[in-house]
Amino acid sequence: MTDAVVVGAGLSGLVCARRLAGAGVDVEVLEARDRVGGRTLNQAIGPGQVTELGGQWAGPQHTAVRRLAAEVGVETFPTHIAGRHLYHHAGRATRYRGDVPARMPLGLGDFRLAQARLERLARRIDLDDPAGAPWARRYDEMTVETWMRRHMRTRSGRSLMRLTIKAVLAVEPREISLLGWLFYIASGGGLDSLIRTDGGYQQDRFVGGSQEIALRMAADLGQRLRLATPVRRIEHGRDGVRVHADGAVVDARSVVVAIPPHLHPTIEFAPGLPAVRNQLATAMSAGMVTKFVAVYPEPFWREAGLSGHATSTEGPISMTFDNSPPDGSPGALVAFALADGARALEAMSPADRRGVVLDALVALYGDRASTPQQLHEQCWAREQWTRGCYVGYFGPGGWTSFGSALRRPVGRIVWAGAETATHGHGSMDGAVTAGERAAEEALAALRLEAGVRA
Ligand SMILES: Cc1cc2nc3c(=O)[nH]c(=O)nc-3n(C[C@H](O)[C@H](O)[C@H](O)COP(=O)(O)OP(=O)(O)OC[C@H]3O[C@@H](n4cnc5c(N)ncnc54)[C@H](O)[C@@H]3O)c2cc1C
Repeated sequence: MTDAVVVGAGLSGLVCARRLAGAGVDVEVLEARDRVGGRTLNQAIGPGQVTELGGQWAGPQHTAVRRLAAEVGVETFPTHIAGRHLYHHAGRATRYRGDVPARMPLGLGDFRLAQARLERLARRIDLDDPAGAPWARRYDEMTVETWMRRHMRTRSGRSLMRLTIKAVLAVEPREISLLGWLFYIASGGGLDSLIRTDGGYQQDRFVGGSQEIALRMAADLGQRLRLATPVRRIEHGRDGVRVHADGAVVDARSVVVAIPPHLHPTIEFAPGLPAVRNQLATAMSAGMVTKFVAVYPEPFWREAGLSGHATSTEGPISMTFDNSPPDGSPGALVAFALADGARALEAMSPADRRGVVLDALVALYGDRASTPQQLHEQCWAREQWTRGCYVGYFGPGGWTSFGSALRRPVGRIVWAGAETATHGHGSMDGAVTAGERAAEEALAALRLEAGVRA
């Protein structure tokens, strides 16, 4: 019998396994895919050059993932953001500097007032127990859309807030409760921190791509990691756990489940999980993102004084960034289709989808954008072992009904994953801290048991 099994080799599961192995615990990691990294995924775009199709940015506040990257020898570099940004709204693309477009004073004022109000409310959130306050239920019953209609006066201000929520969470404001949005704002250290590049979430990228961090942890784990081994059933009881996966059955003292909660129903638990835990998994949904990366011989937009960052209220592409490697060669633009935008694209044929994405890039960056050397596409909701991104979230009522069960272990089962993080919830940093917390919980239980046996 081994000490611990970790289900899932995303950042969270790998960090957990690394921590357990470092503490001298026998650990095995079972991963469904034939690769590690989960929601981080590198894409080669030239000899020795990569860009990312999944999670990629880290801000200065993301100290855990930065520390981990340094430990495994992965460096950071600043996101290219020099130049003017573009805001595409009402049929026009206008240039701006700063975090949000200033070309619509009324709308911007409305947005800033709403932001101040949201941040004031978010400061009241207890990150360990967002649903615990007596007022939480009132905010959990209301969608962000309803709140915006009540508290924001201008259409352009609401449009900007809608875009912000989509950019940050890949959901429409009608899909998430006000409490959920406040929790996310609090967990991210404020709205500015979530949307900014300099000093915010988008400040830096990882040299060699963010997946490199997972690849290096996996190399260290060696034989303790098995790929292409999806876990199907977990039997758990007083004496231990038996984890059934394709091609493997592992007996262990404890199991850490490091997959997103909305995937928990894909595993059969015997005996079944407590009712609230079961319902939590079905109450949690995931956002919808399709990421496109267009690759050009050079980042031609920089010559025109553009940063490559654009936000748009028009069409299915909501945002772009310069996603070139550190030396700017080749040039890469990443374009995000988010929530309804991503769903609209999914209804099209691959050729039509490509046409729509290139038209959107041409509307922002001109004719040179029409002929990329490569165009990569990654729809995370189509992925069997992810089924939605960036992160799992509760719809209205979810936090107050199920939030308290999110991290609570069930017997020998411990829960990890970015969705269980308090700070940096849903980010790579959150995945790392959640993996560390889960490892501490598993270790404490193992030590207690060893003490009892001794
Ligand atoms: C497009 C996109 C952009 C993002 N941008 C950013 C960003 O810029 N910055 C940032 O910080 N975060 C970003 N994120 C979020 C970040 O990538 C994730 O929060 C983080 O990587 C999640 O790690 P995790 O280990 O918790 O989960 P995952 O990475 O989802 O890992 C779970 C693992 O479990 C495996 N698995 C699933 N089911 C089973 C099973 N039954 N048996 C065995 N294995 C199983 C999966 O294959 C996967 O490898 C982004 C995500 C996406 C998709």
